[in-house]
Amino acid sequence: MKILEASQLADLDSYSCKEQNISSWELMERAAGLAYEEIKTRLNSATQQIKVLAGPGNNGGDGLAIAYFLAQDGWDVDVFLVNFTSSRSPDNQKNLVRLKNQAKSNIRELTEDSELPEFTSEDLVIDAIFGVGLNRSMPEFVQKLARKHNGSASQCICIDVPSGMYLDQSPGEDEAVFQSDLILTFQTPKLPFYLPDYSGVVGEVKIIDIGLSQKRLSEISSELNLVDLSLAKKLYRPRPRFSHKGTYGHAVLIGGSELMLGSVILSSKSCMHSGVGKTSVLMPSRGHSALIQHLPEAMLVENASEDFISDQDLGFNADAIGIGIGIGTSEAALSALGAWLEKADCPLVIDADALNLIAEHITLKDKKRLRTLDGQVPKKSILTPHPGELRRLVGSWKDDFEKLNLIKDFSKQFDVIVLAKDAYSLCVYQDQVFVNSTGNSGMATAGSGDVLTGLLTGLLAQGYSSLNAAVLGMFLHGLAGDLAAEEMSEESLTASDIIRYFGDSFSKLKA
Ligand SMILES: NC(=O)C1=CN([C@@H]2O[C@H](COP(=O)(O)OP(=O)(O)OC[C@H]3O[C@@H](n4cnc5c(N)ncnc54)[C@H](O)[C@@H]3O)[C@@H](O)[C@H]2O)[C@H](O)CC1
Ligand SMILES: [K+]
Repeated sequence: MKILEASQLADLDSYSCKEQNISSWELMERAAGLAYEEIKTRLNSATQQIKVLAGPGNNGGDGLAIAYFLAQDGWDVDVFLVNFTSSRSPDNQKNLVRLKNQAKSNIRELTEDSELPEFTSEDLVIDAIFGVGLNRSMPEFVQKLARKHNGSASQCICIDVPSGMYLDQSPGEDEAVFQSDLILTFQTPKLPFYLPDYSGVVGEVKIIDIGLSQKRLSEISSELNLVDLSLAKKLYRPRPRFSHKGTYGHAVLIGGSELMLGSVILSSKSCMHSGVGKTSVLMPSRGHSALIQHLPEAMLVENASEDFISDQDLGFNADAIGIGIGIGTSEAALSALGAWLEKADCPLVIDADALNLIAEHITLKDKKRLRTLDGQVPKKSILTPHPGELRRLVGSWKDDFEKLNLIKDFSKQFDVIVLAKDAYSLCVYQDQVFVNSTGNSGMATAGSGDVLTGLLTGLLAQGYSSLNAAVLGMFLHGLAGDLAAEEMSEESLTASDIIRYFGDSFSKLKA
């Protein structure tokens, strides 16, 4: 699903009005009507107090229409006109006149000189002060209102976006944003819903299809996408009936060190469950018998060292290699990693300590091998850093938007795909950004990343392009975690459980 910027949304709005031969007011009426239908299902008792906060723009226009529908259906509504300017958008003005003529709700004006209303646990607040038009700090009294609301026990439904949220920047340290329980957003998801900087204000998100032009939507080029089931289905390649294990590639997992042998076993198991033809494992030899016990389907590559990975020749051509899981940061691991980066002639999935070693040696100019990623890591490899590893790779950022730009620059500089793991992971290739919609906090558990690496390596080996493997793998991994958590709760979820739900996860792609 495309994620659009404010200017693209405005273009889509006006195009849709022309295409459907409707006025902007009729579109607003449709959007507000659909939002009202959703709000109605959430109203819990006749005694609920509804407070609509309406700004003077089109977001406020939505709010005034919703207030009208609520009052029409007999709900008790207090409307606060948040008047930080004396002008009003024409559609807002039209809705205000209609609301006044209806004479069923209490309408009060709020300006910077007004006493601000109280909010109690009985209140349902509908926030329609600013939508996607916010382009500078909210006026001080509106911020005070937001802080007062956020400090109360009232419920809040935000229309389109929480007021105070920007689509293209994080809020300043002192800037208030309305905390939402529910966001009813129109037509397309908005990027900040998925970024940690806004995590404190984003509740449940419901995307309302308001019937904007599908033709225009498909024409608008968007480098930002939310990865949902329909996008994942497009990436998935069904298996041909006439096929054999050679059809699905040979993956190699290289990982483990003296005390971290389980990680590579987990990763290999995940790879084997990804649909791959064969999985070979290069790991410290003290782990060999454990691997065969846990995963008899895997094949072992001889390894000279008991405790560290080596650069032992494979003796066959690998279709994809996953490297780094549990290797540690010893000299032995560094030297083996350097050798693998140099000799691998297939794309790699690079994770964990391999990322730390790379990050460390990007800047150490005197070291020969890992001096820089450029020309060393095969192009189109997938790097899967968690936030700490990411910081080591790309440097620090002041907010999520700067982080995104740093990742894009890094991806362009080294021609690699960066899958930045987070609550909503971001998969970035050059200027293209894919935001994952699956996953849950139960997956913040040891081994979860190892499972992802195995899955991505398996998909790569099957012939998915690097970007498609990364995007599809990210989605499937999160979906398996969601399905597992549904059955067993987020708390008790382990990384092995995620693998057990790969099957159900793949089935969703075929449904
Ligand atoms: N996307 C859709 O399909 C539809 C969206 N609708 C709603 O319209 C708003 C966007 O409305 P817009 O009038 O463009 O912007 P806002 O209401 O968010 O803001 C009003 C106005 O205020 C000015 N402004 C911006 N920042 C500040 C500031 N800090 N202080 C003072 N003034 C400010 C700026 O000029 C804005 O234009 C969208 O979110 C939806 O809710 C339609 O109803 C239907 C279709
Ligand atoms: K709003």
